[in-house]
Amino acid sequence: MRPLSGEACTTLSAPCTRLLHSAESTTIALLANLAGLLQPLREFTKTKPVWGTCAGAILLAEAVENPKKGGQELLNGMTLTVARNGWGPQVDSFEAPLIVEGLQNPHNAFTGIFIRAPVITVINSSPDQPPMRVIARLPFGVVPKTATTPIDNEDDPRRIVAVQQGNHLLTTFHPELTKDGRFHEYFVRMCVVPFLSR
Ligand SMILES: NC(=O)CC[C@H](N)C(=O)O
Repeated sequence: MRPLSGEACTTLSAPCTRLLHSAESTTIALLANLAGLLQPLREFTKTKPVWGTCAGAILLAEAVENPKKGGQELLNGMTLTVARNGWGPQVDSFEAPLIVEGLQNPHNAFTGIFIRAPVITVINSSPDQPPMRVIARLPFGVVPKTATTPIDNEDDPRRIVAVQQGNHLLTTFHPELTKDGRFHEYFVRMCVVPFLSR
């Protein structure tokens, strides 16, 4: 996997997979656009495995609430909507123990680090798209108080923090900031290997 910021050309044909890392989605989109990489990235995302974490999760969505003034570009890789900075500003960042379906040792909680994280507000399942597989939800006890309306419903999409759709993986938190490699292993096993074996 190579980070987008390391890309020096306008063709993305060489690597077979891509990690959209965290930072600031508006800046990543702006720089990708200036470098002529936005359209190649969209094409890449249409067929190849991509994992977006936090800001990368915003890029991977099809729609964003609370975008930058004037709007921001997305890659439209997964049929869901996210609210940017949906749990509040930097000072409301938090950690949460996550039980994640499909990880190795699933009963060992994965530490989710949420830094000015996006919140999933709508999951659009469509028969033309691969099914959405929800793999992690925030436990009720740690839903931040900054939620605009109370979250008391099991199925509230705002509790969803990790989801896979076909060969795309989206995490609203930062697995890359921990020493726990289980999400990396999950991405390779569930998104990359099936793609390479087709
Ligand atoms: N930690 C992060 O990646 C923050 C994401 C940031 N809120 C954005 O809009 O992109």
